[in-house]
Amino acid sequence: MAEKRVFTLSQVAQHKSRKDSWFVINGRVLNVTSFLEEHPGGEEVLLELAGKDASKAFQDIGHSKAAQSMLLKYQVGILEGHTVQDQDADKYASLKEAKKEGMSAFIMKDSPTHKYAALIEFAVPLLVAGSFFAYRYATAVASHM
Ligand code: HEM
Repeated sequence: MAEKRVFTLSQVAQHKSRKDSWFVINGRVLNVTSFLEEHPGGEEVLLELAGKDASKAFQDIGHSKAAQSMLLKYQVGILEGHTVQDQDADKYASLKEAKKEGMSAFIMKDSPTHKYAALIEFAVPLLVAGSFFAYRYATAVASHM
């Protein structure tokens, strides 16, 4: 399993270019090369720390939970002397599962709640338009009397 590969800090330090950028964050070794351009905080800040332990910088920014789970996506191993909790990886996997399930639940067509909602969405504008024309008709008839 990729998560189990152990690297030393000097091995990580060899991957510090734009084309090959590794980081250590909280004992995890990450290959973030493909994410450099997408990083909302810009690639420059990352490149300055490439090949290094960026745990403190990562922490100091106050990255969101989403950013923290992204770390797992880019993990290629762990730093020598560190143990990282495997349940984090499980959590990430179950997060992905939950997302998938959530999505399929969302597109489920025969959910009674969704049918009801669709009916209201259809009926309400029809009712409003109907009332408008009924009113127009009634006032037109009244003015011809
Ligand atoms: C290497 C793994 C990293 C990942 C996966 C990552 C991911 C992200 C993500 C998803 C955001 C958007 C905001 C959020 O969700 O918190 C963000 C923002 C940011 N990150 Fe990172 N980041 C990493 C490392 C770093 C490092 C080492 C620094 C420190 C220099 C840094 C500096 C910033 C800054 C300055 C922002 C912008 C914050 C803002 O505009 O409010 N990031 N990062």
